[in-house]
Amino acid sequence: MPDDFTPPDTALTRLRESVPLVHCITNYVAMDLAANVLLAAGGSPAMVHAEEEVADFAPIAGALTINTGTLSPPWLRAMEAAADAANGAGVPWVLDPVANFATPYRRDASQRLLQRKPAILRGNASEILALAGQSGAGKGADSGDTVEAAEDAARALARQTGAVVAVTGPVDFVTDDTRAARVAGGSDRMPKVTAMGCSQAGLMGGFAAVVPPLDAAVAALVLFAEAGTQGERASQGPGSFRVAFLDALAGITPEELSNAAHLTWL
Ligand SMILES: Nc1ncnc2c1ncn2[C@@H]1O[C@H](COP(=O)(O)OP(=O)(O)OP(=O)(O)O)[C@@H](O)[C@H]1O
Ligand SMILES: Cc1ncsc1CCO
Ligand SMILES: [Mg+2]
Repeated sequence: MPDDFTPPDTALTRLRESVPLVHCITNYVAMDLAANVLLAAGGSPAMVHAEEEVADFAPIAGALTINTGTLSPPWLRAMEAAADAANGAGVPWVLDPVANFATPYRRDASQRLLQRKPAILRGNASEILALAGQSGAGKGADSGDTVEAAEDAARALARQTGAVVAVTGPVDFVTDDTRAARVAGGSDRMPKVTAMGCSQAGLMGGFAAVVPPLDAAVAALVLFAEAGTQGERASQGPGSFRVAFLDALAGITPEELSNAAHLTWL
């Protein structure tokens, strides 16, 4: 573990003590789950995307999260304005470039946002490969590539942009270029529930409001791994898993996180 790293159990305690306001610009599919994930874990979400108000809202939040899932020109203008306002106010922000490999419009939009220097970049393997300029086998919002195949791309993106880069999948990979870790656990029901990744980006925002970016990304990955593991035990399929996952997020104690063996430093 790096010397100055805030472990996930401490990060969770801080999240629940401060209940940070998280400004979320996310897609129509994810809004409900992303808000409920933040509430269950210990944050205060606000879904605010009008271009007329985002620049006033981002500076009063503890963090901003931007997800391009249901992108259109007014949304993209709002995302750019919000990121600029967050940067101006020293508010950390998270980028989730959904399906950026699918169309030139999404590819260009994701690059424009990435140039605005997010503190954390989170995506599935196909999205991270595409951001690094490589072609993969993604299908719409779903990844078609392994996490291992995107690790070099993640390291290169971290080096080039200064962002902490998280690649999610059965075993997640996260790096700030100098440090790297893997997070195992969770459930194979997670990719069967839409917007789990989008919601995780929201949660990374919650943690980024209370701990540094690498520590925040790791805490969100570890909390998802543990809640997924517990949620699988208490569910019968994707529908009951979604409910059990939220219950687990709310019920997990810092002690349970410190005892869970999901995190391996490389
Ligand atoms: N097969 C799996 N086993 C365990 N955990 C998984 C599996 N697939 C995904 N996850 C977990 O699900 C969460 C979301 O990751 P995923 O890669 O599915 O995001 P995504 O493709 O961006 O999702 P979406 O776009 O639907 O929001 C992460 O915490 C990841 O670890
Ligand atoms: C299914 C879907 N389509 C656009 S965004 C989204 C949510 C998962 O990324
Ligand atoms: Mg996604």
